Amino acid sequence: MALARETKVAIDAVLAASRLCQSVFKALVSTETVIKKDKSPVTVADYGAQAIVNALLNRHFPNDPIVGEEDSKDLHADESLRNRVLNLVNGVHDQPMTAEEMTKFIDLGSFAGGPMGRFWTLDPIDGTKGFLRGEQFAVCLSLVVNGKVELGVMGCPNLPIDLTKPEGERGSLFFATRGGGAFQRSFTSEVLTKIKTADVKNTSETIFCESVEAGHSSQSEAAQVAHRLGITRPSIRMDSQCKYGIVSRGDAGIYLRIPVSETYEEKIWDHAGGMLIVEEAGGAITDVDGKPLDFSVGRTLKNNKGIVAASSPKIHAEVLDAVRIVLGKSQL
Ligand SMILES: Nc1ncnc2c1ncn2[C@@H]1O[C@H](COP(=O)(O)O)[C@@H](OP(=O)(O)O)[C@H]1O
Ligand SMILES: [Mg+2]
Ligand SMILES: [Mg+2]
Ligand SMILES: [Mg+2]
Repeated sequence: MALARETKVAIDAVLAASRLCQSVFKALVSTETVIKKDKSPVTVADYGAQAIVNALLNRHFPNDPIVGEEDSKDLHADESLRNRVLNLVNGVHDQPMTAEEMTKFIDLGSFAGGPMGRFWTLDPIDGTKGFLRGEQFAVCLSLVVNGKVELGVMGCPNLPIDLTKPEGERGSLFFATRGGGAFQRSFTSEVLTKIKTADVKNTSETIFCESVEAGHSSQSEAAQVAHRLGITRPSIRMDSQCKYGIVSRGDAGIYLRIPVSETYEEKIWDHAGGMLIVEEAGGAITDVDGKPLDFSVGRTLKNNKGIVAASSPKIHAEVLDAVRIVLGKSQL
């Protein structure tokens, strides 16, 4: 299998970080939340998860740069926060590290990205707001080679293995390699299930998903798109890249992310893994202009606006037409 060693290391890292997040949630109190400049809540779990994943990547692939969401700036100014994160990390990592080593591991994530060579991209907790609410979040790690996503791994600790059995086992891990298909496994068993998107014949029979956060994706425009497609069932509102997971395994047929802000640039770590998993499961994905997502231009998807993902190329084309009409980008 291509990228077999990378896949194993990435899965182990994502599982370790996911477990760290789960243990933090149990102990999480509101005082553990730091407000970053961009006002998104960052928790000790974000830092701890990035430290663990980067330490493991650095051990196995010391030459690979990393594009990670977090940096250690706030930790330098707050010794008590730093010590809480350090205790967490040393509680799960096999080799104890010092505070200095830990902040260095976190800051390995400062790579600028770009078109050449290979690098990892990490979102230690995607869906921070979902995490804080005790809902969905994901630990997302992908490998980008010469501007193309080649491996994506996504750990979704709170996502039921079977969405129709919300009280059943939780903890879904998804991964895909380019050309190698998409798979799901639980957190507790290594048994792999090959996944594929839903066989949607007509858009009206499917269900779409979108962010919980109205500030991240326009819910009113998504509702207009759904109406044009004849969709009557309410959307699944879910935080994080778990949305890509549920499209990949057929729980939903469409994922819409319609820009609210003209200036916001989507981050590569918010989409790299999810995109590859959806494509390898049989789906299709572009931005709202129908352009492929471009991971070769740095830490953001600055050449793209929003996201349209669907269960198949045919359904994707229909959804994209509806999106373009609703956004005034094409004539009726
Ligand atoms: N104005 C905006 N538009 C779109 N996405 C945004 C946004 N502000 C923040 N985000 C991103 O939305 C991600 C969560 O996705 P979703 O809305 O699908 O749950 C956040 O990831 P983090 O939680 O890792 O910071 C953040 O990067
Ligand atoms: Mg964030
Ligand atoms: Mg994110
Ligand atoms: Mg994040």
